[in-house]
Amino acid sequence: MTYAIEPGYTHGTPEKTGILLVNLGTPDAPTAQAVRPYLKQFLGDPRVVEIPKVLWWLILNGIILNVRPKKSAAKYASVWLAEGSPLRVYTEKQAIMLQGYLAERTRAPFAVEFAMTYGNPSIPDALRRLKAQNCQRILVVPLFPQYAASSTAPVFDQVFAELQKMRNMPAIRTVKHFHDDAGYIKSLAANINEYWAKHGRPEKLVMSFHGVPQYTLDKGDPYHCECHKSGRLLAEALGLTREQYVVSFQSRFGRAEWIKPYTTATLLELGRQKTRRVDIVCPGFVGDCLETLEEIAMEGREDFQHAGGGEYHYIPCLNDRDDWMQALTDLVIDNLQGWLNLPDAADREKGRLLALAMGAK
Ligand SMILES: C=CC1=C(C)c2cc3[nH]c(cc4nc(cc5[nH]c(cc1n2)c(C)c5CCC(=O)O)C(CCC(=O)O)=C4C)c(C)c3C=C
Ligand SMILES: [Fe+2]
Ligand SMILES: [Fe+2]
Repeated sequence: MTYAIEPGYTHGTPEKTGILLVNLGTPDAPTAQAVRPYLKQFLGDPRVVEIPKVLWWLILNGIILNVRPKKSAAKYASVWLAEGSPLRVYTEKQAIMLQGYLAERTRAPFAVEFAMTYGNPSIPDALRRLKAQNCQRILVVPLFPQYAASSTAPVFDQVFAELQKMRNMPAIRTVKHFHDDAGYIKSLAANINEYWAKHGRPEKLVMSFHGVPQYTLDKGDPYHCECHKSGRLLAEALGLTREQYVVSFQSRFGRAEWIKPYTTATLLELGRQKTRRVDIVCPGFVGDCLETLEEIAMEGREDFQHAGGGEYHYIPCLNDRDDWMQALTDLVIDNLQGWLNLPDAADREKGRLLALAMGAK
């Protein structure tokens, strides 16, 4: 084993703290040729599909990678933005904004990079860029509020695998999850309340989270539990009764049983019950992507209305909302305590109250 040659260094180069924001991944273009290698990398990760290697290799290479890229590409094409894939566009915006908010709120030198677990920009490339900026301390923030062995863990797997190749390893901290973070819940609630102030309220709010196979829950993945906790906290923040909302799980892949209730089945049932209006929100995604813009905003509407439902409103994800970006900045600052002398949440609140008492706005 030879270890990577370190980027050039001169004594006195100031150190920066690196922040690595990571989302799931997306193809480079909405074409079958671009979707295929992305799906191959994604679905070839044993964290994502846990069936015996040889059997899965045959199914993936023999069937899935011959059929799915074309179908998925057509779906991607229906949501593609002028600047690229929505997931990449929003993640990049979040990284740029976080860099600005950190500069505004602290005097410490930061470098923020974003990466995708699958596809581009890759985690190894983003780590190289942070090292090139002399980041000796790196905070890794997977943009998944709820921890899952199939979304969060692969981020850490890749970061640690990259570290194993390094001669001069940076110190690493990780944010495991933020499913019950007060700022995250508050910005979700504000997003929904603002939507309702403009468009009125639904008979039922559907909170749709990405699904995972049932066997992962049986084997101890905390994901299902964390989704329900986020759902409950969000409902409390919105002042909803148990009858006014439902938590469901979308994006089932393959034939195995996934955690229930499925979003599709929930929307069909609400349609059959002639629900006058359903609003649907995806709190497990902090940026809009294929799974929200196509599967939920488009396919979900068809399912609900064909089954007899009335109005259907998709409420967008947090994307580049100011309150969410402030919440993410808080989360980062809180996770840097001890590395940097930054005011913690209690100090910040004291400072805010003091400023208020002194008549500041
Ligand atoms: C929010 C966290 C996510 C979990 C948990 C997750 C698990 C998971 N996903 C698949 C299969 C697919 N997911 C796909 C897209 C996709 N998944 C997430 C997030 C989670 N997935 C996001 C943000 C996206 C959108 C990507 C984008 O480019 O916008 C896809 C690809 C699209 C398609 O072909 O339908 C697949 C496939 C599994 C099997 C799984 C858990 C085992
Ligand atoms: Fe997924
Ligand atoms: Fe999907």
